[in-house]
Amino acid sequence: MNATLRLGVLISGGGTTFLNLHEHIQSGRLNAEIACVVSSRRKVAGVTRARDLGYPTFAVARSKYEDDAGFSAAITKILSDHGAELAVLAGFLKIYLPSGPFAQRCINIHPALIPAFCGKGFYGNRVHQAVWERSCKISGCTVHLVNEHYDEGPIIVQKSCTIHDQDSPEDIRRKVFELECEALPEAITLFAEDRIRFEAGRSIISPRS
Ligand SMILES: Nc1nc2c(c(=O)[nH]1)N[C@@H](CN(C=O)c1ccc(C(=O)N[C@@H](CCC(=O)O)C(=O)O)cc1)CN2
Ligand SMILES: NCC(=O)N[C@@H]1O[C@H](COP(=O)([O-])[O-])[C@@H](O)[C@H]1O
Repeated sequence: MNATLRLGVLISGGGTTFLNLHEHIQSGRLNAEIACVVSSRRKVAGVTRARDLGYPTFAVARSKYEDDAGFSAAITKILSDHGAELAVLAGFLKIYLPSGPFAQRCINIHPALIPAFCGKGFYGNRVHQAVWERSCKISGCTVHLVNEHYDEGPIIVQKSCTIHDQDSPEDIRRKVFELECEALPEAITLFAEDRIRFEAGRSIISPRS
């Protein structure tokens, strides 16, 4: 049995993905605990939800720092001070540069099938709107390791869904979010069970022993 993995969860908005992790942990479907929550915005529903649930919750504004490095260092300190072992970007909308213990232990969930519809400007409903405008027949979500660029780290888990011609961007969002709710706990479990390593920019996943 692996020890419970301590997560540092980074958010910027409603915290729906954070809540999904909380629910997975509470129901025993995910062997992890939330060590702290860090938000890039102070007045968002995610902060209220995290505080109401009793998690140590912090707001760190990008505007208070000169560059991404300073901003990221402030976040890394909070994560380290709370004993986080894996940083999880869960709807986090700023560049975070993982360093120290988080250099290869920071993941992001993106609501599209990377390398499509990703990078700067692609976040939240903008992604689903763009997928709809191209009349894509499939979409999905991607969990990847975080490197210094938006959405470019090695892919860890992807899940896809069919899009029907009558689906609206909101329908796509709903379908993709359902996939996200499974994909992120799955990826976290790979870290918790020590079944993932990174080599030459690729992820290598070993089967459950
Ligand atoms: N170093 C990394 N940082 C972040 C990554 C990453 O892969 N490497 N992923 C993003 C999450 N992301 C999508 O998954 C994403 C988030 C936001 C943006 C974006 O264009 N942001 C806007 C600012 C929006 C705002 O503050 O309201 C911008 O940069 O102008 C793109 C992709 C998290 N960080
Ligand atoms: N590019 C990153 C991105 O678009 N992330 C999206 O934000 C959602 C959570 O937002 P919320 O915390 O506002 O509910 C995540 O589930 C993901 O789809």
